[in-house]
Amino acid sequence: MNTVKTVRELRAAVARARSEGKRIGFVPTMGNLHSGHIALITKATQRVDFVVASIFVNPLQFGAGEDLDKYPRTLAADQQKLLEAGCDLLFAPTVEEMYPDGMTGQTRVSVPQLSEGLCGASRPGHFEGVATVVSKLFNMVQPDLAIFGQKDFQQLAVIRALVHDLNMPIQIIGEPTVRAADGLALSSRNGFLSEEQRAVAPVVYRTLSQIADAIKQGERDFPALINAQIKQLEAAGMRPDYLEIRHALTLRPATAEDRDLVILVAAFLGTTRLIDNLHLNLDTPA
Ligand SMILES: Nc1ncnc2c1ncn2[C@@H]1O[C@H](COP(=O)(O)OP(=O)(O)OP(=O)(O)O)[C@@H](O)[C@H]1O
Ligand SMILES: CC(C)(CO)[C@@H](O)C(=O)[O-]
Ligand code: BAL
Repeated sequence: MNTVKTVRELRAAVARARSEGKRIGFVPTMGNLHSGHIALITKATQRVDFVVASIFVNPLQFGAGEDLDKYPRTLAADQQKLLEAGCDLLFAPTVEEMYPDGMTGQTRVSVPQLSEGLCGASRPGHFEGVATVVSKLFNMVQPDLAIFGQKDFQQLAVIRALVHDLNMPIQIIGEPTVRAADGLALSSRNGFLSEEQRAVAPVVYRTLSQIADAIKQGERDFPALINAQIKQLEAAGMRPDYLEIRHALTLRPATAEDRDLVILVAAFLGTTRLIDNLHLNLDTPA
């Protein structure tokens, strides 16, 4: 597996693969890779002939006071994992390579409606930063398909919308969330948790599962359900940012009549913000 750091080298390597008739798949990441990321690479190797991954901690999607500076950077270990997973090319640019003229005057891509609320409400500008960098990366790599995790459910919806609205000929694939045995969604930010916090963290997925079970059993008083579960998160020592039931396709607040639902949560454990979600389609047999 080759690692390239410039757009020029990236384009040359992808052009070589294209000239050999290969289909290109792309997995963008921020690095510090775990089994959730590797599942996306494995999926890509099954679908295309040439897999490109990127590692770039994108300053444009971090707000003031967020964890940009302390976000884990583990390039050597990541390269080894990508190699073992069958990745063909890693693009690991610097901030200067991605934003040579700085970020202030950078053209932005914004996806209205889907970017509002949930993580968009607590992280203003976050999805504009994500949509902008993903658009730039898509233009650099020009893949046939790109793979994202369903763990970042709102992000996946935003990216599907931007590809549709900007007529990008890229198939977007969403892959299921990879979890630890106790249910905690794998995330690079789990590494920030102390041993005691790590023991508490599975309450996030338990909360989602209990809400889903109650809905499956016919509960439709969503506000009451949410309020009870927020109390449970708080009792466990978490500080909930949001816990909501939304329509899975539009992300508008769910009504009692909706059948395709997603329960989404973001909650702080100390200073670490964890997100998770559970997709519940009442018309699909369990
Ligand atoms: N547990 C997981 N299962 C499946 N996909 C995942 C998982 N965690 C992250 N991904 C996906 O990997 C891609 C890169 O995500 P990212 O590098 O931000 O990892 P992360 O572990 O989610 O980090 P963070 O701590 O920032 O949430 C995204 O498409 C994301 O949805
Ligand atoms: C898609 C992404 C790589 C854009 O920086 C990031 O938001 C992530 O890792 O989910
Ligand atoms: N996985 C989402 C990237 C972020 O939290 O900035």
